[in-house]
Amino acid sequence: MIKLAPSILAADFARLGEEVKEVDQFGADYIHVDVMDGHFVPNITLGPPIVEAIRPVTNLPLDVHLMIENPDQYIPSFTKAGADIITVHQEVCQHLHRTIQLIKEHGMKAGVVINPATPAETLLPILPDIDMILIMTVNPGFGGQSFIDSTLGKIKLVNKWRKDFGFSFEIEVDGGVNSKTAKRCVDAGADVLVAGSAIFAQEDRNKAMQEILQAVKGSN
Ligand SMILES: O=C(CO)[C@@H](O)[C@H](O)COP(=O)(O)O
Ligand SMILES: [Fe+2]
Repeated sequence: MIKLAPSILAADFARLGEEVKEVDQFGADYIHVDVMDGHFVPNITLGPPIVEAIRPVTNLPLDVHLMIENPDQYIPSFTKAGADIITVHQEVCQHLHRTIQLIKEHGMKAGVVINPATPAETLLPILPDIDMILIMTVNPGFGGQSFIDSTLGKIKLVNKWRKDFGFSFEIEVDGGVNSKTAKRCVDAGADVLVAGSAIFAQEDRNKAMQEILQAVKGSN
């Protein structure tokens, strides 16, 4: 089953609770939360207080994508706020295995994210320890960017490793995912689709979500 993870970065922050409730009701599987620090990426977004604010609004897993330096420092705050899944960027973790263990010790699922220019091979040593791989299909930092085609090869590669080595981590894709690009991601092996503007920038969120799910129906 393909999962859909609406990214609240594109939501109307003035009515965030309503936005989350709506996508939950329309069949979202995760709520994707983009945390940016203005250092690792050239943008600043939100932090643990927002996670805490949306926690009572939905029972869906909160999928927190940390685009920050020193993620270890903030793991306790995010678990306390109610996060369920934490993904950290390979590019900022000097001790990736330690960071993954820290996330798990705090009772959350742990995933690793790679930027479009980061080779998938950097993930090989950590594959047995992770619950999710997030392949960025745009450069992180902003919503509404265009899908980068060359990332499809990495989705195929990690999907091949998952099959060959018998791992069960999820493969999530993030950036420029819409009803057209979603099918290409799923055909390559993705099973969790993050979508921000393709859902929240549309008048009818339900229609937008069903269009993405319809486009991937029968794939994979
Ligand atoms: O992590 C990020 C951006 O860095 C994403 O989660 C965006 O929020 C996706 O937005 P769209 O490309 O779907 O508009
Ligand atoms: Fe994200």
